Amino acid sequence: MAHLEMQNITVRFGGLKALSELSFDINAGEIVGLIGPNGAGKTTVFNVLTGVCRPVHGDVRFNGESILGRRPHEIFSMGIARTFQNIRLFSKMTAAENAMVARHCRSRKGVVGAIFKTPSQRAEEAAIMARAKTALAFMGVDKFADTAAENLPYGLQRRLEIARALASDPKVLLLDEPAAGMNPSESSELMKDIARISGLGIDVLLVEHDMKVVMGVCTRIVCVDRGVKIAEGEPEEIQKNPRVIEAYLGQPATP
Ligand SMILES: Nc1ncnc2c1ncn2[C@@H]1O[C@H](COP(=O)(O)OP(=O)(O)OP(=O)(O)O)[C@@H](O)[C@H]1O
Repeated sequence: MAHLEMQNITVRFGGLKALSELSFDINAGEIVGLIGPNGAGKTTVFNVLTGVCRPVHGDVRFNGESILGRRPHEIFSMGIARTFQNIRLFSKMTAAENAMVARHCRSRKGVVGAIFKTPSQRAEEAAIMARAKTALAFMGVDKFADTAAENLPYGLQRRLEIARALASDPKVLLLDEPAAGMNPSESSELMKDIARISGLGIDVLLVEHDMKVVMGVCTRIVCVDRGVKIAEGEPEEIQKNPRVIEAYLGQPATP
C-alpha cells in the first residue's frame, strides 16, 4: 500500500485551476521529486498534503486513511512534516528552541503540568531538548544550538529548518526548494543529507528547481505543468521526456 496518496486532486483559486485531477503516490522508502515550471502547482500540492489548502475534488490518504479535512497541526502530529520555500524559522529563538517547538507536537503533558512544572513535566522537557539536539546534530547545526536563528548564515538556516522538521519524527518529509540560494557545495551536501534522511526510514517528497539535486537523489519524479501531471518515472526517463522538455523550454523539444 502507498504510504501517502494524492487521488484526483483538484484545487481552484477563483477561476484558476491550480491542480487538475492530480494523482500520485509516495511509497515507503521513496524519494519522490515533484518538478514543473513556475506556477505549475507544486506548492499547492504541499498545501493540500499538509491540510492548509482544501481541494474541491479528490482525496488524500495517509497509510490508507483519508486525511482530508484534518487540521494542519493534526496532520503534522500524524507524521507529515514540511519545510518552506521561504524559510519560516522563529527568528529570535535559538536553533535548539526552534527544534524543540516542533517536538512539542508530541508532548503528552497538559496545561497543569506545564504551569506547575511537575517532575514528569521536567522529565519530558529534558527528553524534548535531547531529541531536538539529536536532530540538530543530524543536520550538522548542533554547535549553533544556542544561536538565534536570525544570526545563522542562510545555508545553515535552511539546514536548521530541516532539523526542526526532523525533530518531530516525521514519517514523510516534504521539502520545498531546500537548495534555493545554496552554493554548489552546499547543494551537494544537501543531496547527501536527503539520502541520509531517507536512510532513517522517512519518505521524502522533494520540490526543487535545481535539476542536479532532483536527478541526483530522487528515485522517482512526477512532473506537473499548469496543475496537470504530464510525466512520471525514473530520473533517466524524465530527463528525456519530450513533454517535460517542452514544459520547461516552452517550445517543442524537436524542431
Ligand atoms: N492563494 C492563492 N490564491 C490564488 N492563486 C494562487 C494561490 N496560491 C497559488 N495560486 C496560483 O496557483 C498556481 C499554482 O501555484 P503554486 O505556488 O502551487 O505553483 P508552484 O509550482 O509552486 O510555483 P513556483 O515554482 O513558482 O513556486 C499559480 O498560478 C499561482 O499563481
